[in-house]
Amino acid sequence: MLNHKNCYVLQPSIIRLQRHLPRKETSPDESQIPFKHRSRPFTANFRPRTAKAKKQPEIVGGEDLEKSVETIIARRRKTDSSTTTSSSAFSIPRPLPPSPPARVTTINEEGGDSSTPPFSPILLPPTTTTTTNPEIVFEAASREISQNSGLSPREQFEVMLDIDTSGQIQNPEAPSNDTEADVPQEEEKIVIIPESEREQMEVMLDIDTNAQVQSTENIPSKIETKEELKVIKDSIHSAIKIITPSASIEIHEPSDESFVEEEPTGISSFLTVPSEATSRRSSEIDSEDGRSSIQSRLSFIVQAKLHHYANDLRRRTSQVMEEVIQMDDDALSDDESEAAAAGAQQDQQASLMSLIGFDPDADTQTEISSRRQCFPHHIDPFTCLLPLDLFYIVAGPLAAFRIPRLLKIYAFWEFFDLLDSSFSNPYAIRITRTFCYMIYIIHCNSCVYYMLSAWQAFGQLAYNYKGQWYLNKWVYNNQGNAYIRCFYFTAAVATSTGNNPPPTNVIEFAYMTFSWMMGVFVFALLLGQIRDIVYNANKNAEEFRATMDKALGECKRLELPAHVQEKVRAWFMYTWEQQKTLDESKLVDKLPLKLQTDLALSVHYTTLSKVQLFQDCDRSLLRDLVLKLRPVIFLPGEMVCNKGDVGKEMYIVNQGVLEVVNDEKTKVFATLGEGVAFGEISLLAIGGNNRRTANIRSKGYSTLFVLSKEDLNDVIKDYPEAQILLKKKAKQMLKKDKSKSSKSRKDLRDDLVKISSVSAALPTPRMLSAVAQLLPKESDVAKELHFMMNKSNVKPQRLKRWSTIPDDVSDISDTEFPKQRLSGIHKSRSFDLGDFNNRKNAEN
Ligand SMILES: Nc1ncnc2c1ncn2[C@@H]1O[C@@H]2COP(=O)(O)O[C@H]2[C@H]1O
Repeated sequence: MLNHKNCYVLQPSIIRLQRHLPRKETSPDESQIPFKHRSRPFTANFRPRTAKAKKQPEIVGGEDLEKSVETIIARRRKTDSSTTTSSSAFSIPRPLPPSPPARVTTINEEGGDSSTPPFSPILLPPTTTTTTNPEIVFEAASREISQNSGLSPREQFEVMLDIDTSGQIQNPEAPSNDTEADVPQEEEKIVIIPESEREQMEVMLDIDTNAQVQSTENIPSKIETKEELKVIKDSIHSAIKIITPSASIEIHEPSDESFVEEEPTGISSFLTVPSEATSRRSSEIDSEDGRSSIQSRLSFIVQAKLHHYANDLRRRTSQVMEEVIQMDDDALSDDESEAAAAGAQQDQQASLMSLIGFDPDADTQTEISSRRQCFPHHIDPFTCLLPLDLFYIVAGPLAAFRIPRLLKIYAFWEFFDLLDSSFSNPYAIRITRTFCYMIYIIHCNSCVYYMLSAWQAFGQLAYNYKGQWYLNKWVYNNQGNAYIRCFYFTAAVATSTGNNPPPTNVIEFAYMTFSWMMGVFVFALLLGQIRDIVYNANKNAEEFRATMDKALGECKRLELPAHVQEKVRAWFMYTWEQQKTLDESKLVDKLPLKLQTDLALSVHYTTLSKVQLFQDCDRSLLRDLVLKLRPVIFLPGEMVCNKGDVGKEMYIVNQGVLEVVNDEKTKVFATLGEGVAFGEISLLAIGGNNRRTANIRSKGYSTLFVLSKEDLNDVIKDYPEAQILLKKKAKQMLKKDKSKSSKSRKDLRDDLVKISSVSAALPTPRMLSAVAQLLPKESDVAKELHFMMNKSNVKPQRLKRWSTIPDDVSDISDTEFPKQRLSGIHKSRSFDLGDFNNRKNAEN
């Protein structure tokens, strides 16, 4: 912060010298004059130490100065020996034994001129003196300078005094002295320094305190934040520490309230100099208490300096703040450019997320955007409603006071935009808006007509035409409702309907011409717009009807069966009902791909999210897939796929119900509802088979999404995990189906066993029972018959006729079934007869 380039050093010798110099009597008036404006007999042109080596222009002769130096040394010796303080105008002062040598360093502000005081005087901490007797040092130094330095006598003199007299001599106010006799005078001039201690201090610090004080009065600084105050305060404290511990500066911290006050707090309001310091004048400077006087002067100077310092700090702080803000803006713009790249994605994500219900802020965002739509964001709506009407009281009713209401035109447009996007049929809204334009134009024109009529006199103006006097019928005759009459007149003129009264003068002719032109161009445009809107409203329906008629006409021409023609008609009707267009994809193919995806996702996501096959798949896979889906409509009873066909597509049920039926289409094995995917088994060739494994039929009208094999492969090739997952799921489904079907086979086998099981309790043939009854009971045959008949009444015994069929039979359609059955029956019968013979033999 500090510029050390212009570092001026004032050696302690000069300070000590000044202390012992006689003071010049200063007139009281002069002490009031700002120092820089006073005649300054001594301007200590302190130069950097490096400048000492530089050869200065010799103005005083070398030998003269040599003598002067010798004189000074001699006088000094003399003074020392007599141990008295010299009272002459010029004397070498004794160094102050007790006071530690101090070094005054003045740092100039960069670019500062002579009128501008140096930036900040900083007294460096006292340095320790290594030599105990300064006189010896002084003499040794003098000798050394005169013998070995090689400097001219004048320069030697300057070095001893540690000043640069060249500036002094160049001073136009100081008379130049070139002669030997003048040397002492010159010396005297050199040592004539400002009389007051204040001025001495000023010289020492190379500043002008009066100027400083004046400059501090002009400090326009404001402390606006507490942080700013803290920075300044800390800087001041550190500066005070550097300058002098004894400088009494009070820093009053403003209360917190001062920051909220409207009156800005200036630096000077909290940085105050003790009152005694400020009140003291030059008369007090000569007080005996020199130390305290110097301190107070120092405080004064320091205060002034600190004001300057604080001001500068503030300036720099605000600069830094501006830079930071600029940097923030830059960073923001960078971020914006980065965000722009991801913008589409962001927007898309937002909309996508909101559509699929993952974005909790979606509702809020929609609300905000709709609010923005309601109110024009660039015009404060309250500006339009400024109560300028109150000026009517003063100036009477003037239309000009209502002009701000025109600003509400944005609200009009945005209102209609909102309606346009809200209504399913926006055509009516658009027509209304166009109609509003027309009415507004007529309204404005009727106002002009009224003004012209009022200006010419309402229907009272008579005019002479070809020597005859007529009453002006063009102007409004001031009868009836003025607004309605004028509006009617204007509307009639603009649309050229009605019998318009002829204009009678130039103004009226101009008005009529303008109105007709407006009618021709503006109204023609507006009416044309309405025609377009109406045409577009029916355009889709007309196109659709034309296509359907064409298709049905072709069917008739080809003499297709009636039921086929009916199917075609039904398809057209259902498609129109569902989509209001023949080709949905046509509506969106002009949109960017991302937007298309968004749209498709928003429409189909509900269905897709239900598809079990895609349940655990990557979300981006769904995004890719969704664009490949094609909606297809199936009519009631229509077959979607047949068993054994080659599978080229898979389907997702969007709407409707489908059935898995047997080959005869008589039995329904399963029904498939919304969100069910099918046809993947053959598509993914699960089990190495690309044939359909079932017949699928549409129960009623149904809408399916079709995904071709190429599209699916195209998408999942980028998602190997999904590929594995899909196959796994399809296999699981197939396995489940197999297990289901094997269970049903087992049931079927049981049924068959049940059906084919032959009971031993065969019903006794009627003939046999009749014979048994006719035969005498005691006869053997009768007994045998009765035995047989009673046996049939016991619990039926199941024959193990199916024992030849293995339990794990997989094929129930056994062709040997009838043979086995017969042999089984035969076997069981033979068994029964054998048993009978054995028992008969035993009885015998
Ligand atoms: N019992 C069933 N329940 C549900 N879907 C089935 C059943 N059997 C077959 N499918 C599906 O019907 C589809 C017919 O074609 P795919 O063989 O390609 O894939 C088949 C399965 O997705």
